Amino acid sequence: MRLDIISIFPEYFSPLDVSLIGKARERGTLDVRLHQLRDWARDVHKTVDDTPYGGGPGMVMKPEIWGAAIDEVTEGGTPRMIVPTPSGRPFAQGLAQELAQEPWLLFCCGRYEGIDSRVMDEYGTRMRVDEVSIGDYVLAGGEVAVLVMVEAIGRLLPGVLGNAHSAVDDSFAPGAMQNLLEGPVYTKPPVWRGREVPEVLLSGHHGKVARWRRDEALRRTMKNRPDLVEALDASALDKRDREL
Ligand SMILES: N#Cc1c(-c2ccc3cc[nH]c3c2)n[nH]c1N
Repeated sequence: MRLDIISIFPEYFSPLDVSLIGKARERGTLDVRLHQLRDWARDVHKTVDDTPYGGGPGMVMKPEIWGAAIDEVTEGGTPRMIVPTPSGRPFAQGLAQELAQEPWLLFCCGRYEGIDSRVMDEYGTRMRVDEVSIGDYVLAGGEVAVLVMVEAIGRLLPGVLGNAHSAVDDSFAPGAMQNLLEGPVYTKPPVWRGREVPEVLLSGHHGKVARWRRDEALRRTMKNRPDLVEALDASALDKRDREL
């Protein structure tokens, strides 16, 4: 997968040099290309923003600069364009899985009050453009959102997680635990500061362990995300689950 990221703060993406994503880049599974938007600004001050039409606070990112950058970065190809914005469609595991199937993604990181809307209109005639939000809070720009999305997408690519863990076990992956939050996890020592690991986990009884983990996942989901429990298909919950 090729990932192009256009930003006025490409330094934000140094975390993509390390850990899972960094190794995927070394192996060639991920081809991440960073671009400094100001390189396409023609004035001496490398200006990328201007005052908003209609008035109001802040500044808006200029369409000409974005157009010159996107034209050059996408020359000869048609990536799927992702624009982080607080007003976008929610980014969740399903969208991560969908985007992990794409051969080429272009992330456009806005700053200030955002990117002139004509940019998304223009490129929406040539490629799929998704305006996406990573949550109901306001950031100062799109870079952190792209870091979140790249990690969520990158870990789903073949070979990135390795054999020790599979995305199949993810909280929101299809299957018996779909849409349930992760339950509690434990490792050695069996007793720490007088606190014991739940006995079932030491039993070696895989069926009981699986049941306990599902019960705990359901309990945590009911406590922290009752909305997810309501969305669970009724048939997916047997009578005992309902009584938890
Ligand atoms: N995704 C996302 C965002 C943002 C965001 C994205 C881009 C810009 C550009 C200027 N300000 C921004 C905020 N805030 N909160 C989210 N969930």
